[in-house]
Amino acid sequence: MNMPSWQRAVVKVGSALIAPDNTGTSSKYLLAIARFIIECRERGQEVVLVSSGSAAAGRTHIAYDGHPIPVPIKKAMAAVGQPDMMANWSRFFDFPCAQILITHGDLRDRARYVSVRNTMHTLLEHDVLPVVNENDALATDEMKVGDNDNLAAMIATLVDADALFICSDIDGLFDADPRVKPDAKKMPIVEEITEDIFALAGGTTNKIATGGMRTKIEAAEKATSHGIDTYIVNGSKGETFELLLQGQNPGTLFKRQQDPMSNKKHWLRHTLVSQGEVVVDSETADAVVAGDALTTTGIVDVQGDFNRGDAVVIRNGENTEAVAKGICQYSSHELLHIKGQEVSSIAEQYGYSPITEVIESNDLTILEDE
Ligand SMILES: Nc1ncnc2c1ncn2[C@@H]1O[C@H](COP(=O)(O)OP(=O)(O)O)[C@@H](O)[C@H]1O
Ligand SMILES: N[C@@H](CCC(=O)OP(=O)(O)O)C(=O)O
Repeated sequence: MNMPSWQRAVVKVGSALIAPDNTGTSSKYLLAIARFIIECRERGQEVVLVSSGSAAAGRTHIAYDGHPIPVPIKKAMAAVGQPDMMANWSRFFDFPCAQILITHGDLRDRARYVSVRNTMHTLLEHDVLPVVNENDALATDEMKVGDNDNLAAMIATLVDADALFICSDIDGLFDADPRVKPDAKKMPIVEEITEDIFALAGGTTNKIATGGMRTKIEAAEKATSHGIDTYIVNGSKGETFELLLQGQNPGTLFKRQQDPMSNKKHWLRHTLVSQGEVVVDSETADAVVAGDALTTTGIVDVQGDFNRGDAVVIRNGENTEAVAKGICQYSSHELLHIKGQEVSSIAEQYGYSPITEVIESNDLTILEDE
């Protein structure tokens, strides 16, 4: 089957391909992937690499045989293995590679997100290959993405890619985990990502990998909703990249949605983590869904403890549906005082004119199918 053409792609490479024998980094599979990247660049296409493997590479320096690996040990492995992983890639290329280490904390803060975005665009303009990984050595549970499949989808959105290639050690998405059910069948195309598709995914059997198939489907959901065709391909087979270069689909293609979200709406929906809830009446919920900003009058309750500038979910108090998510201009404490009131009465009571909009329409994304 011929695949859609693309101009800018993110290529994600999992730990199993970087350190296949559990003895540090290896060129075994990377050579074919590196050739693919070089050939794409020669054709004028742009590539960003999201590479796992720092912890897998670090295992040769920090010995630990138990499972699961304790978090401080895994972080130390990642810190010592990251330069090995970078060196293992850069030896294949005549052009420079840039290391970008990032956490979810960098992506959910709009100013830092825009800053990383500008850096990535500048690197691409200068023909540098960005090599991205999560900053595992310092990421805490609260600030990490947690797996590089989702990270790759966030990066694909950030750089406005039109394709995402997730290179793993399996031929694509099967109707069951083929390592558990050997007669499982590969699905060449997924038109729409539904709960049934998620139900096919199992975890990973690789001790140093993170996500398994579920995080790859989550990544595909994020990317396709931004208009990015997403592939899961087997990076351990040289023919995979020959087929990709011939414009054929060697794995599973998750087709991009036809009406993609804008970059900011996508960021609001898929990157920002909600810190609380603003409960509104039905009329206000309908108005927000129709595109209005959220004002104080329709707010009936405030839940959670959030600051100005945090993301919150707007919930319809009558049918309990989450209708939208957005950036709140008030803290939860302030909102508890002014909820349900007209702006003019707030001005009278408190002696100042408050910001009229609690959440601006430009800072809102609708959650119609959640
Ligand atoms: N439905 C499925 N189809 C294909 N692979 C699956 C499925 N469910 C679980 N898996 C497992 O997911 C693994 C790939 O995920 P993972 O080990 O995290 O790889 P990576 O290191 O490339 O991210 C496969 O080796 C396979 O055992
Ligand atoms: N950031 C981690 C990899 C996390 C991850 O998602 O791993 P994998 O499932 O192999 O893609 C590392 O470099 O070790």
